[in-house]
Amino acid sequence: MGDMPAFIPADVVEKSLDYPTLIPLLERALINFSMGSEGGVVQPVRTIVPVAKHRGFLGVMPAYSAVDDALTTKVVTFYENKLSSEIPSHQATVLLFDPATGVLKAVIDGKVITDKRTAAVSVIATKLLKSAHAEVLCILGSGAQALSHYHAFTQEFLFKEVRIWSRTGENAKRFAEAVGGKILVCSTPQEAVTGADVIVTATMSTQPVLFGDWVKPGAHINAIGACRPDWRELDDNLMKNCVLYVDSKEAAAKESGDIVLSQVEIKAELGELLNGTKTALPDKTTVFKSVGMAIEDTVSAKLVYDFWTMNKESE
Ligand SMILES: NC(=O)c1ccc[n+]([C@@H]2O[C@H](COP(=O)([O-])OP(=O)(O)OC[C@H]3O[C@@H](n4cnc5c(N)ncnc54)[C@H](O)[C@@H]3O)[C@@H](O)[C@H]2O)c1
Ligand SMILES: O=C(O)[C@@H]1CCCCN1
Repeated sequence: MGDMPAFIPADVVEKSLDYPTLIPLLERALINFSMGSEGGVVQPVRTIVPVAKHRGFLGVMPAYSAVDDALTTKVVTFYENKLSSEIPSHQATVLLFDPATGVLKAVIDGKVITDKRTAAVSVIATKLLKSAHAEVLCILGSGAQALSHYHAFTQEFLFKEVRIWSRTGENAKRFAEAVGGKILVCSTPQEAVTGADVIVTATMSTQPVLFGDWVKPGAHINAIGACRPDWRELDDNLMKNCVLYVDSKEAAAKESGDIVLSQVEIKAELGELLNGTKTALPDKTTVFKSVGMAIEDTVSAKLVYDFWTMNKESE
């Protein structure tokens, strides 16, 4: 019998993932992914099992990166109706295997990985697609993704103003108090969005929360929610008047209601912008529609495992 797999909890994951390390790693993973078989990434579109009785979903997200020689699968659940405020709407575990033998090496908390790698990929998109003079950041939503995006964006960019709107005003106020930074709490999404240069939509909404009429021409939007083919965060007006970028064309065309229902053409994957085969158009109104990719979890989990291996004596 070999060694038991390591169990790596959320607090260790938190310590091992910082944005300056994560961002270049994810840029490389996005490039490798968009290079097809040449990039050495094997990543099928995830399997989603609806748990209709409880308005929940189970997702299974496997990937292998030949360049990193890393093999993982994330198992993620997400629930529309939270029965308890103590239980997050999204919960995840990443299993990391030894690619040479198939042995399970580690069971890693996947919640922090999901929160941080998603925000890091939005930073990558924003660096490529925001206008040169972007000053105002607006976040719609006040949950886990809103929080990781707030931290990543305020670390990686210098915005003059940060605004937040949340469906429940109290939650937006709590968010602002918790982060402690200078942040303007808005009472309507339109107020929050008007004049914003960079917008993050990070809600569990199934109907549009962001309307093209409100959006400043040339703004960049990171659309993080609406990961089911019949869910929306952005209206048709916005979708039809933007230049649209995604993480994975194949997954976005299957999973994103904003794309499936508006039938808007995808301009490019982030990996194609990063490797120079397609051009970013930062002067246009741009949307990065993020659905989330397993390979992002793979490279993040490897970083966590390497950190854990180096520090395990002191943990
Ligand atoms: N693209 C990715 O890689 C990726 C990764 C993880 C999560 N997500 C998605 O991001 C979104 C946010 O996830 P989270 O972990 O922050 O969830 P969360 O439950 O922590 O937060 C959800 C937020 O959405 C708000 N909300 C819920 N219903 C709403 C509605 N009808 N209108 C407006 N706001 C509403 C809630 O008040 C809360 O502020 C979800 O759709 C999730 O599936 C995407
Ligand atoms: O990429 C992810 O991890 C998430 C899982 C839940 C649905 C949205 N995307």
